Amino acid sequence: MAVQRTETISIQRATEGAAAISLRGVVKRFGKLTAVDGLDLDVPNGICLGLLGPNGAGKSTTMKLLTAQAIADEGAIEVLGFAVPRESKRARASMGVVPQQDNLDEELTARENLEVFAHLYRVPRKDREAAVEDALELAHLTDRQRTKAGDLSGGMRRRLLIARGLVHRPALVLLDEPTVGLDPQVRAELWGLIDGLRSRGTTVLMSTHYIEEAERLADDCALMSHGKVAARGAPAELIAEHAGERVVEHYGPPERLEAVERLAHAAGLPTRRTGTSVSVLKAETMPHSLIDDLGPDGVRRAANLEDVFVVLTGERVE
Ligand SMILES: Nc1ncnc2c1ncn2[C@@H]1O[C@H](COP(=O)(O)OP(=O)(O)OP(=O)(O)O)[C@@H](O)[C@H]1O
Repeated sequence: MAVQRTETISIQRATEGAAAISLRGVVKRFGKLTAVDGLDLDVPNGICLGLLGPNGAGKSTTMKLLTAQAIADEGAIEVLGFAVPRESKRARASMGVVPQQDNLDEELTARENLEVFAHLYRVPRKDREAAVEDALELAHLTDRQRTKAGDLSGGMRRRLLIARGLVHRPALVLLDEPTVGLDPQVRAELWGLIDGLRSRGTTVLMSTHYIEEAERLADDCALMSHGKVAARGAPAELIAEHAGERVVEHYGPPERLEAVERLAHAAGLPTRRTGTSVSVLKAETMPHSLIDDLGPDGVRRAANLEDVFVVLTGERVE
């Protein structure tokens, strides 16, 4: 891996102090629909940034703009110091892309899938075997390296997909909804793998619509709604600023929910609605008079990023 490492280091040096990814005023339209709408986003080197938003918020389109699979109508994009799309070939050489759709070659073994990509990414021949071994190990697939991709379980395939994006030891990895549709146990396994990338110093941009995934993995989150970033910060900071520490949920018929909202707003506290409940946020700051007025039937829980998202955008993430 000597040559590969040197390349990676020189690229990191070229961007030292700068952001691994920078988008300024980026717009992408599909006919009349504006999927990305004046997006400004910086991803500093070495962090995991969670791009959190509901289906249709523009997360996948943003990922595609970074790899030049889609071309922006307006704005400026830089990836690892390279202007995209003009220098996208050079940017792509140092980035790993893990797509939402599984596009492994079913007829090839796990190992062969990685070998093909090591070749495509121009890992020097003498380093290729070590690169493949390393990726297999990272994805805990060494034991299954001779199994055809088509015969692997869903979780193993997803791990292989991630390993394939890492085989050239990229400085930056784009993960588009890495655990979508997987069961909780497999999801937790993948979280371990993604966490491992961070500790290697790899910059990660991960889109997700799972609140827990963003809270667990992301150093920083960008909450995306209608093609823009509605808020940006560390999950704990965003929660503290917009939702406080605790939330009290009140259930009841519509008139009861309206009364709870009226009383909370009069006391200056934000609320969020679900079908059958109203959550009063920043509950730790509730005056005693409001606690008395609302009554004892509220259910207490910790505030989370979903609360923040709803307060800021009026939408739900999951
Ligand atoms: N190739 C395309 N042609 C037309 N419309 C598109 C195309 N790609 C995306 N869109 C539309 O752009 C909007 C943003 O889609 P995008 O896939 O970026 O959202 P997302 O946040 O990634 O959601 P998801 O998790 O469902 O992928 C959606 O309304 C989508 O239908």
